[in-house]
Order: sequence, then structure tokens, then C-alpha cells
Amino acid sequence: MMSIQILFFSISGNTRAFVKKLSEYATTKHEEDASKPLVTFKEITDDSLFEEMLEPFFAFVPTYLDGGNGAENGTNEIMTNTLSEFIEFKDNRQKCLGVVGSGNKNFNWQYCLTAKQYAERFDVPMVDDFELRGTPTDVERVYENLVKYVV
Ligand SMILES: Cc1cc2nc3c(=O)[nH]c(=O)nc-3n(C[C@H](O)[C@H](O)[C@H](O)COP(=O)(O)O)c2cc1C
Repeated sequence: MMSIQILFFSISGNTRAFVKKLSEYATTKHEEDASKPLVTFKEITDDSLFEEMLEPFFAFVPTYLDGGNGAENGTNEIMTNTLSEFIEFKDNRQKCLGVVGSGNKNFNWQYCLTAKQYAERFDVPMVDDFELRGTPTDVERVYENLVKYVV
């Protein structure tokens, strides 16, 4: 059985906190039932050295967009671009199973837009999303949704 491998980017710590909770949750589930996959993760930062991913992974990305007016401009990714460059490095995009977005619903239609843009650009499913650090219910649901792609 494969484990679930996650690459994530996090600026203010929400996505990092969520991924850690997800990994802890997966460990608990795995201890109850060994067929449930573990979650491993790797944080990508602006200092990361790009490397070729050998195993399939999911990308978790928060949403940071440029100011703009939210209509004809204002939807360009800022701050998280190193993650998209990492996915574009060598054949990594072929290993990407899907994306999960983090955002804030106060941004209305721009909610989790970066993850939606990744899904379109890399032609992968947008597996799920969660707001800010997510709730325990989000952790359970996201885990179950990721599991569908690896078992
Ligand atoms: C400058 C700025 C712009 C943001 N723009 C959006 C946005 O357009 N859509 C959205 O859903 N969330 C937006 N957010 C909210 C973040 O995506 C959200 O807080 C996320 O959980 C941050 O993840 P991180 O703590 O892992 O960096 C924005 C936050 C900041 C500070």
C-alpha cells in the first residue's frame, strides 16, 4: 500500500498546520486499520532545491492573488509561485495526482482560486479545499478524498 505524499506551500502557517493534522489523523487511522495509508509531507519554500519526484504526490496550495480589481485583473498568483515551478520541474507534473486548496471564503469567488488554476493548468483534479486551518471535519473529509486516489 502506498502512502499519501503531500507537497505544500504555506506562508502564514495555515496549510502547514492542516497538513500536520492530516498526517496525525492518518497515523491514527493506520494504527486502527493497517490498510489505511499514512500521510507524508514536504514543505516547499522559496529556498527549496527543485528535485524530481519519484512517487505520486498531491499539492496543497493556499491562495494569494495580486491586488487588481478582481475582474479583468487581480487573479494572478503571487507568493506561492515556487510551488507551481516545482510542479513544472522535469516530469513532476506527471506525478501530481491532484490539488487541494486553502483559502478564505471572505474572498468570495476568488476562494481557493490558485488551487483551481493549478488544477486547470496541470490538468489534474481539484480534490478538495478547506478554509484557513480547517476543522476536524475537514481533516476527515480531505483524508477520505485523498485515499480514493491511492488505494
Ligand atoms: C494578501 C492575502 C491575499 C489573499 N487572497 C486570497 C484569495 O484571493 N482567495 C482566498 O480564498 N484566500 C485568500 N487569502 C487567504 C489565504 O489563502 C488563507 O489565509 C490561507 O489559509 C493561508 O494559508 P497559509 O497560512 O498556509 O499561507 C489571502 C490572504 C492574504 C494575506
